[in-house]
Amino acid sequence: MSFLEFHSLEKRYGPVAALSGVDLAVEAGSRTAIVGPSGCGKTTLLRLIAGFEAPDSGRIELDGEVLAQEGGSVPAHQRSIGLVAQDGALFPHLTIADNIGFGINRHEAGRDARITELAYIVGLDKAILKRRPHELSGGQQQRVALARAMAVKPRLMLLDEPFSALDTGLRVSMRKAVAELLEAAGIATILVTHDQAEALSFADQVAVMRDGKFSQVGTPRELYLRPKNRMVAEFLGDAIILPASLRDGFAQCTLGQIAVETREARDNARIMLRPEQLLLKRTAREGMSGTPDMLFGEVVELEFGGPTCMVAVRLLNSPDPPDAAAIANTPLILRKPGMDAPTVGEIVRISVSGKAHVFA
Ligand SMILES: Nc1ncnc2c1ncn2[C@@H]1O[C@H](COP(=O)(O)OP(=O)(O)OP(=O)(O)O)[C@@H](O)[C@H]1O
Repeated sequence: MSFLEFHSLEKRYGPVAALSGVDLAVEAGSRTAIVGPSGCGKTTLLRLIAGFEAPDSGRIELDGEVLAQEGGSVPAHQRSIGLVAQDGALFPHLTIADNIGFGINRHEAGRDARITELAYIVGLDKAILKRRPHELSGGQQQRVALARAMAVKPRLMLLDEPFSALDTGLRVSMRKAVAELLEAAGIATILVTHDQAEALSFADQVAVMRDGKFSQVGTPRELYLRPKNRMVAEFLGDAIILPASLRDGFAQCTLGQIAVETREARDNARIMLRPEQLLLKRTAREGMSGTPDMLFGEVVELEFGGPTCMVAVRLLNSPDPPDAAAIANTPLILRKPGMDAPTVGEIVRISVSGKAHVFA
């Protein structure tokens, strides 16, 4: 039995099925990210785990204790679950010290020392404990919210897009700091986010949600490299999806023969490559003649983005001519390091590294 389990959770709001049959297992001390488009049910799921709402049907168990099932539910304040919301949701009229200590009994011995310790743990200077939330930066407010959630010694931490209001640099460093902090404290965590890169880098387990259900649950690597379907593939990053026929461990497609993990034989298959698997080598136009088994393209668009550029490449030849016309009209979209990105009009030789993933 896992630390946290949901079984067939369902929740409706009038005609809207916010959750329609959700199952998940979360191991003790692990980090799970739930990712999915707006309105797919992520926040609803967190609210059910926290105990702010009850499921219509299904069961939630934490550490062997049933928190919710038909006919009864443990109240939120008795669950020992911490929640950090998107905007931090601090109490504006309370000092930072009282925000952090909100869940600690006023008369408890050592309360002040515990507040100072929590501030230290989340990397806040104790000089700010006397201030009020509006006197803090967004990043500091999020740290206060985290310290407040940790004050109740939670068994489980729920993070609802807690980094989304922060700018990119701070977001990455906060995410790393929070992951390390919760790991050191051995607290299992569920992070809800829109951001696929955040989900992949934060979690040991990622669940992709759509229309109130999980489309796929697995390790970040599994989901990124072996997505179950196109939706999961495209939600987690850029994907090049091509028709192919499979034989003897290879896929024959517009890009030539590409190794795949399966030895099954099948026509009308679909394969997926991540754009970073396509390697580009600049070449002269004359270099294309007399090399029919090599693949060439022309750079038709370049979007400079600093460290990484978007490069659109139109195929100029293909070992699989029937598809070539179609793909020539839809350039391959790749991301390449900005420093040596080719320019528009340049000819490149394209090769593929690694294996393609085959959709079932
Ligand atoms: N209290 C409510 N009353 C009515 N409908 C609701 C309520 N809460 C959520 N919903 C609906 O349930 C569905 C799931 O909402 P939820 O907030 O869980 O999505 P989400 O994935 O968290 O979205 P976002 O990423 O935009 O926050 C949506 O269609 C939403 O409109």
